Amino acid sequence: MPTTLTDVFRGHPIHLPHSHQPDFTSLRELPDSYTWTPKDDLLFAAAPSPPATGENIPLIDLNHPDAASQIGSACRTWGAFQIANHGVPLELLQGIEFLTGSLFRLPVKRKLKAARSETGVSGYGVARISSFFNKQMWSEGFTITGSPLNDFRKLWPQLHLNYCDLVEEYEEQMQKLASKLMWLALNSLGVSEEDIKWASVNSDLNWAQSALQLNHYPVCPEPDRAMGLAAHTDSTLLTILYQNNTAGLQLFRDDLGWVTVPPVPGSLVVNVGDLFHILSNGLFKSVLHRARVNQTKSRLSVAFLWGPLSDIKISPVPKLVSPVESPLYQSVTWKEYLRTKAVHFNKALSMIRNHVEE
Ligand SMILES: C=C1C[C@]23C[C@@]1(O)CC[C@H]2[C@@]12CCC[C@@](C)(C(=O)O1)[C@H]2[C@@H]3C(=O)O
Ligand SMILES: O=C(O)CCC(=O)C(=O)O
Ligand SMILES: [Fe+2]
Repeated sequence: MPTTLTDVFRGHPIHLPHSHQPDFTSLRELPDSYTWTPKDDLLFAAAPSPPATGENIPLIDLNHPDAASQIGSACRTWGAFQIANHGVPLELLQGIEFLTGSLFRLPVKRKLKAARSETGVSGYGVARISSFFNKQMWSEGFTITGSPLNDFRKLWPQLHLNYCDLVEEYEEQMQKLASKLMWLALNSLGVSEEDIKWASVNSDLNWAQSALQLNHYPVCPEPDRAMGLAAHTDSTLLTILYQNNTAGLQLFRDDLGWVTVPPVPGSLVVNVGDLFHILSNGLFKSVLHRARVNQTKSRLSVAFLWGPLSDIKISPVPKLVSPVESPLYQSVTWKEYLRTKAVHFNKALSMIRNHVEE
């Protein structure tokens, strides 16, 4: 039987201090354990991009006849873009935002009833990447893989069925959109369905799987010294992020520093993950990103993390490999890659990189 994301960390427990999750609303000062300096994260204080550069992540209209080449170009230069006219109903986006807000407004004691276990993927807790840092992040999260029924029943004894339907509908819409975006990006490189057999469009997407990550960044007394979610890349093919109307997401560009992604109501942020970087033989950039917090408005985000079934081998598309452009990466399944990432974190990509003899 093919393994799913639920099994990924079974043999690989990650020790996370969920039970120390504070009641953020009660903290008037930033505790020491939440105070970040460049020692805790080399890029913590890297220069923010000056607004005067005018360089901004592209906002792409999916109805534009040139959308494929705009997406391809954004994947190469930014590893990310925003999309408008994506076809996901506004009520569904509002619905998922409402669900996320209601979840995080529950008392800590209730949320901990659905706490993520050390060997599990789903449930409430601190960010999985917390184990790589000495300092705590100013956020809380809830991860959904498979059916959220059991967890939702513990959180909302009355309303859980409605919320399960909402998540199912959201995942269905995101899955269709993610596949459309992947093919638009690949088409821009001249790659078509014949080139990637496992990812056929006409397969009801039965080769793909996903996780939904709900994030909450509470109002913070000293935002400049705190970190919402530390710099990381996603392990996915693509991630589609809904953010509420509060800024906080930042992308790193070597030439610009940290660039804030402004919230555009109704639009979605898309970012290239490590597996798409591998598939494109390094042409698409797996973008380093993080979330900052602020003093006046709490922030919510919902990340749809999308990739292939755990046992599908991902390797650079042969068409993008030539005697000059040899395959940059070894082939890897999502499951193998998540395990490599669970050990080596931001060095995972370099661990599977082929070293070409000069
Ligand atoms: C499918 C997954 C991707 C993810 C690990 C996970 O098993 C479920 C949560 C995902 C997430 C969300 C926040 C950032 C991230 C790096 C993390 O720690 O958990 C990603 C993981 C990833 O993309 O590698
Ligand atoms: O909250 C955000 O803007 C970023 C979230 C994120 O990067 C993630 O969940 O992987
Ligand atoms: Fe992310």
